[in-house]
Amino acid sequence: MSKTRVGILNVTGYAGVELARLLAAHPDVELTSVTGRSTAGQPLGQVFPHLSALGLTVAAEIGEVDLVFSALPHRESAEQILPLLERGLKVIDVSADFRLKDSALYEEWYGFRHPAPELLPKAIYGLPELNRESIKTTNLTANPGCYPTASILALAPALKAGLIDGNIIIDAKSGVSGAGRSLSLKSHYCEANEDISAYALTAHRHQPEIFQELTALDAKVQAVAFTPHLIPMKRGILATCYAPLKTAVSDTEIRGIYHQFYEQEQFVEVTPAPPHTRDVSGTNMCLIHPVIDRRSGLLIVLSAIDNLIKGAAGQAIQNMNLMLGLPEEAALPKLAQYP
Ligand SMILES: NC(=O)C1=CN([C@@H]2O[C@H](COP(=O)(O)OP(=O)(O)OC[C@H]3O[C@@H](n4cnc5c(N)ncnc54)[C@H](OP(=O)(O)O)[C@@H]3O)[C@@H](O)[C@H]2O)C=CC1
Ligand SMILES: CC(=O)N[C@@H](CCC(=O)OP(=O)(O)O)C(=O)O
Repeated sequence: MSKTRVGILNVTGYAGVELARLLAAHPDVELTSVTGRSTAGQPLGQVFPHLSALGLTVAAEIGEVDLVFSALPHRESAEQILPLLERGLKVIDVSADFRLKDSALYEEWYGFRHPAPELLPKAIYGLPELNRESIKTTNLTANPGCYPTASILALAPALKAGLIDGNIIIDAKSGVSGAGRSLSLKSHYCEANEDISAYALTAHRHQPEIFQELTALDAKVQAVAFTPHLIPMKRGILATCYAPLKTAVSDTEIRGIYHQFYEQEQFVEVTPAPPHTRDVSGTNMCLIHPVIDRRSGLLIVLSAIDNLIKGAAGQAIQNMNLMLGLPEEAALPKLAQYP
């Protein structure tokens, strides 16, 4: 049987190059076309020597494929995806362009009018643990943001169980690859190394995305305060989420609720000890550790992912596997290297 042909728009970013690496080991699909802007025309192996065995050349436009991943920056992504959807291709957008359901909210946070607002309610938010059945039948999956993936998975079991009453606080830290591969002062070695800083205070575009998905789990969610931090490591996100409890719950009860919620999941593990980002590095896992702080009455949940895998390329492949009816775990690493 011939393999499904897949392509990557913008293979030269961090999400794109990780997609290519993981897809190269996929038993049921073949990566046949990759695009790039400044590298168009060059052998892929010249841009990324570790991918030379794929024998691909970076093209300016995507070739004949059945499914496309877009790892373009937002705005550019929607513009390049629309004609591909019209051609009948299945699309997984790793950018933020199809995540928000409300076009006015999109315009407010992304600063321009969405080119296809009618598609926003139809695109499926690609968090398999919550939307698996809808992902299986869609042609357009909006791959979640990295911080939202860690945060939503951390809070979903408690919200679904109706345990939370009050404002939620998410304090999250990301490695520098989250800022992308394009050069910027923020990710300059001398600026980022030996430093930790909060950014986009009260104004990060993942806040409305997280709020949208948390209210879908529990319509009574009040407000979400989200503060991201940049820390000097290459990859990984640790989200520490604080939520006030409606009524007292014990540590044993909360662990039971979380274990039950995720017991069928291959890529979410409720851990007996607080997870480190190194425990998920290079894997598609999300490790979650809930505890009750009896003094404050807060539920505290730690959640660790690799921003480039479960937060981007790996989750996109998990979504592809569902959209193509393939084993959900195909080509997705579960165990991190240690140390
Ligand atoms: N990094 C992460 O952890 C995550 C990223 N995402 C999303 O995935 C997408 C890709 O992110 P990431 O891999 O970090 O991106 P990068 O910043 O690493 O991408 C850099 C590459 O993008 C190309 N590029 C930049 N602007 C354009 C443009 N307007 N048109 C075409 N190519 C362009 C550059 O090409 P050139 O060489 O020509 O300059 C460069 O090769 C983004 O939408 C991002 O928001 C989602 C979740 C996590
Ligand atoms: C450390 C860092 O800068 N992280 C990025 C993560 C954004 C991202 O990649 O997600 P989107 O797909 O939603 O753009 C940021 O805060 O903008």
